[in-house]
Amino acid sequence: MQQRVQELAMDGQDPPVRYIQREPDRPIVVPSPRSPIPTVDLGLVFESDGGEIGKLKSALQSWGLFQAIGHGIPNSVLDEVRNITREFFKLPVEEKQRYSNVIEGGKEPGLEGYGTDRVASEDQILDWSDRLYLLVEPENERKPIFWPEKPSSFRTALHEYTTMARLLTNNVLKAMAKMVDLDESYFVQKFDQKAEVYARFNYYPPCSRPELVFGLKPHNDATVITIVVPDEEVEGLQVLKDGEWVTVPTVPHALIINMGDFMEIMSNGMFKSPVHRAVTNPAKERISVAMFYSLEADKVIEPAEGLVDEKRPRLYKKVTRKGYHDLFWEDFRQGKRTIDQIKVSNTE
Ligand SMILES: O=C(O)CCC(=O)C(=O)O
Ligand SMILES: [Fe+2]
Repeated sequence: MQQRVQELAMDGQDPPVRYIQREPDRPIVVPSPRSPIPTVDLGLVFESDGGEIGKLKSALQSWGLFQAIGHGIPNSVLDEVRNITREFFKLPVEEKQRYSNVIEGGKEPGLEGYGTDRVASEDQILDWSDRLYLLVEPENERKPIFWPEKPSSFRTALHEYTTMARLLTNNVLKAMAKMVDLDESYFVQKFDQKAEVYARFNYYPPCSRPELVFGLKPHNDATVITIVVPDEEVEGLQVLKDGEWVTVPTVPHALIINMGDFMEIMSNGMFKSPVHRAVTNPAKERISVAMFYSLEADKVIEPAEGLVDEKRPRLYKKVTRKGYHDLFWEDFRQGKRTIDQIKVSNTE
């Protein structure tokens, strides 16, 4: 079994060689200045406040990521999500292993369950984090064997948060469709009965040499939209903006919302899917919970007709969700951006 990073971190030794990034790729750990990452009050957006809608639009066009306040999910619910995450990772390793992503008899880890970075090749550099990955929608496809029974509130807390996060997502997607003059339900209707939503609980132990490793290597999300419950205290998420890595600051009660590649394609490049990564620190552990809103496997993803015209030609080819995922995992290992592969070239 691949050793859990949590166990490696316990003895405080330098990270093993498999975790150490090549020199040009290493995270430069200079504390970023407080960045101007936009904070948007979604309560105002949902009340059709023109100024706040403008702010959201510009955030999505330039960053593809924003801090959401006024989102309507009570802080007690977010605290409970953070609490079950911490309690789960605090359990003895044998208890966590009951939910391992390697099923008895199998060799390769599956997608769902408790595990580490997916090891795809001998020379892959590994991320300094452990995860628990669970399908939360469609509800009838949840696999209870992977859902922790400890802490005892885990399942109800995740279910409650899933329900609230879905409402929020639909409201955000409706506001986004309206702001670019599409039918309000344009994005929401892409999610049908079989659309897949995954929750990923990320655990980043402290690392004695944070300048050598990534908690999570640079990537884009293969989603429509992603909602992250961040650690309320410890920073670590960074987003690439105009060639610079900007640290996402902690904002009380905020959720971090970022666009995924499917949204960039559907919006014909209007809304950006940002490259982002997580870094670690020597003193404190960090957690986050990402909710990934993906689509049904056979769903066709393509630019909305209403967003293609002479001034704004079609930027991306048609692709199925499954076709995109097949490319995505291969590219993720190689550090390439999948979305570049489906760009319409000038000669087409
Ligand atoms: O840890 C974070 O803040 C972000 C995690 C993330 O980007 C992901 O799970 O895809
Ligand atoms: Fe991500």
